[in-house]
Formats: sequence, structure tokens, C-alpha cells
Amino acid sequence: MPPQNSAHGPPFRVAMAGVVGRLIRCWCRRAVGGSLKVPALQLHVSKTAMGASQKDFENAMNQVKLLKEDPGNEVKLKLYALYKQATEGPCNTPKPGVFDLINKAKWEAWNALGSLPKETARQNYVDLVSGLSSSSDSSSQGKPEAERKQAGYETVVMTSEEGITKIMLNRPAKKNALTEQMYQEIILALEAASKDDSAITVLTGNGDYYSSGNDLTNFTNIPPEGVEAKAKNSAILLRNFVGSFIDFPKPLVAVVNGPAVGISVTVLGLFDLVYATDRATFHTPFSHLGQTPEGCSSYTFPKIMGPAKAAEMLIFGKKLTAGEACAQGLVTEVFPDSSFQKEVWTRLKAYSKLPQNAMRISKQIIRSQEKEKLHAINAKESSILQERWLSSECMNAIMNFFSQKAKL
Ligand SMILES: CCCCCCCCCCC/C=C/C(=O)SCCNC(=O)CCNC(=O)[C@H](O)C(C)(C)COP(=O)(O)OP(=O)(O)OC[C@H]1O[C@@H](n2cnc3c(N)ncnc32)[C@H](O)[C@@H]1OP(=O)(O)O
Repeated sequence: MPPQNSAHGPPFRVAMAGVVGRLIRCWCRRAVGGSLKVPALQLHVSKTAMGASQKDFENAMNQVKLLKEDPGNEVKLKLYALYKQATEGPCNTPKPGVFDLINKAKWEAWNALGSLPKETARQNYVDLVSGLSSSSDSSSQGKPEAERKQAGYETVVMTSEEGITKIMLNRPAKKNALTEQMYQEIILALEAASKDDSAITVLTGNGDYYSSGNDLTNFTNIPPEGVEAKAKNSAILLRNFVGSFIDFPKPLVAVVNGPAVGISVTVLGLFDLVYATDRATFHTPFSHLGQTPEGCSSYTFPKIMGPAKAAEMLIFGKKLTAGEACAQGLVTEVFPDSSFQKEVWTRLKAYSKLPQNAMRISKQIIRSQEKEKLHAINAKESSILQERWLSSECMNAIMNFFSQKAKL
């Protein structure tokens, strides 16, 4: 594909050359069955990982004991999971039984961190504690409970107001591209929203994009265990992520505030309402990336729009305008960008006053017949992608992105 813009200047390219080099070394190692010695690969340290020392980590553990306010169960689970990941690495214990509720919740929080490197977990733990300490000192005091920003999230902002819980993707400078941490935080946020007292849950983006899909730097955090292990853990993360949409028990609404790419488009088939600004576009360039559909779209898209239109999007990467996506049934309604937020939130506030249980039960009736099937499709799509990520087609596409040879 021809280069289309020059947003990335020379310093970006220099930085990316390192990333590309690392990827190539990684692939070479795989190609020779792991026998090639590539010391640089073993030494991979992510940008965030360089921040927190063992001392910072120990200080943060002490700070937790001094918190003035109980941070709540969600945050405590997150702290537990990050602590385990930072000290022991990926979850390595058997899942506790269904009746062992507390240990099961702890295990799930730890397991949801997938292959997050120990150093990143340590940094995230330190950042989380530092956010908790400052918010318990001052910021949230005095605000009504319902409007409080929920602590414990770094890449999303979660707020609850007037019966609506809003989960806002919050990396506007990166077009809300989804990092591994973000997938994990969305899983946790959906879990929290499913249990809170709101009637409706909304997913939206901050800035000019809804989301540019998977953050392609996820392909560069290769752990010392190697790329196969990374692909395996990423497939688990993907499966858990999509699973939280399949199982979400309340009305789930996407407020698509701008262009959407990749997985942020495919999971829309699992939402109950999709409202889009007329500035939004819907793009699933999987073949261009050497990848295949996820988010259950291999099943939901043909069902929603028919096999021919689904093929145009999922095989050939046709980008749809908001109007086209609405005509094909993926989007519920399109609003002019100038009045988008006002119109959508007025509508949602009215819906949130409808009897909650009735809405919940109606959703269950509509979706329950498909749940098992959707989980099976999710498992299949994730395992096919696990293979795809190890293919040269996929790797070339990722390297092209980083070396700016290709822009979508
Ligand atoms: C070993 C296996 C590991 C696998 C781990 C996978 C985990 C689960 C995967 C689930 C499967 C998901 C699949 C998908 O979602 S496929 C879609 C992936 N997305 C893309 O390919 C989009 C790539 N981005 C672009 O083409 C353009 O950035 C875009 C058209 C979105 C916007 O272009 P524009 O010119 O307007 O803006 P910029 O390019 O300048 O973007 C601003 C900065 O944001 C960075 N950016 C944007 N999107 C991404 C992205 N998806 N990944 C990483 N970075 C992104 C961009 O680089 C700019 O950064 P700088 O300001 O630092 O230059």
C-alpha cells in the first residue's frame, strides 16, 4: 500500500528501527528452531518497564498499607493481580473451584494479565498505588459518589452517572489503540459494570478516534520465553476480552465518536446498540495485516449484513462510512457530528430510566440462545489468530507499519 502521510518524522523511524530489528531477530530465532543466540532479544525491556525499581515497588507495597480509604474490591483485585504478576510472572496455578469465590476472583484477575512482563506489572502496580494515594489524599473528596471517576484504571476512564456507566478509551494521542493493559482494564471495567447499579453500559473513545484497534506495539513486547509463548498468551487474552462482551448481562451501547479499526469494529456485533457520528468509519483490514477476523465477527457479520457484504469487509478490508454501516445493520443510528454527543446522551439518559430488570431479562432472552455458539466461535477465531501471528505475512505487515512503508 502506498505511504499516505508523513506524520512520523525521522526520530520515530529511528526508534522504530530498533523495534523492527527486534522483531526480525525474534523471527530468525523461531525460523531456526530457537537455536540462534540473540542476546538482545532476551534483554527486551519495555518503555514503562524501565521506570519502577524494586525499591519503588517495595515503597508502593508499604504505601498500600497506609491508604486512608478502602479502594474497593475491584482495585484490590487489580493490586493483587499486578503483585502476583510482578513477583511470580504469568498465572501458573490451577483455577479454584466455582464455590471458592474469593480465590476464584483473585485467580481470574491474575490470569487476565496474560503474558504481561514482570517489569511492566511492577510499574503498573507502582502507578496504581501512586494514583490511589493522591486520590485518597484529595481529589475525589466532596464529589457526589455517583459522579466519581473510578480509581484503578490508567488507560480507560470509568464513570457512573444517572444510571449509565461509561467506559471511555483514553489514549487519544494513539487513536485509542488497544494495548495489552487496555484489554485487561476493559475486561475488569466490564466486570465491574456488570455488577454495579447502573442500567446501561457505554463504551466510547476520547479524542477524534473511537479506536484504531489492536496496538501494533503489542507485537514488540516479546518475553524471554519467545514468540510462541507470546502468541499463546495473547490468544488467551483475546479470548477473555471477547468473552466479556459475549457474557455482558446488561444493555451494552457503543458510542462511536470517530473512526473505528480492527477489533473495535468486530466486537460491535456483540453490542445491543451502536450509535455513530457521521465522521465515523468502520475498517477491518485483516488480510492487509496477514490476520483473520476475531470478536465473533466471522459469525455475527454474515448474520447481520449477509455473507457478501461481510466478505467485503472481513476478507477484502473494505472501509465503510457510518451511513453504509448503518444501511448494513452494523450501526443502529448515525448522528451529525455537530450534535452527536448531545443527541446520543439525551437518548441514553431516557433509556436508562426504563425498568432495569426488564431490560436485562430481555437482553438475556435475545442473546442466551447464541451464547454457547459465540463462545465456541471466539475460541476458534482466537486459536486461528494464534497461528496467524506467527506467520511471515503477519510479521511483514507489522514491520511495514513500524517502518512506515504502509499506512492503512
Ligand atoms: C506475537 C503476537 C502478539 C499479538 C498481540 C495481539 C493481542 C490481541 C489482538 C487482537 C486482534 C486485533 C486486530 C486488530 O485490531 S487489527 C487492526 C490494527 N490496527 C491498525 O492496523 C491501525 C494502524 N494505524 C494506522 O493505520 C493509523 O495510525 C490510523 C489510520 C489509525 C491513523 O492515522 P493518522 O495518520 O490519522 O494518525 P497517526 O498514524 O499519526 O497516529 C497517531 C499516533 O498513534 C499511533 N497509532 C495509531 N494507531 C495505532 C495502532 N493500532 N497501533 C500502534 N500505534 C498506533 C501512531 O503510530 C501515531 O504514533 P506517534 O504519534 O508516536 O507517531
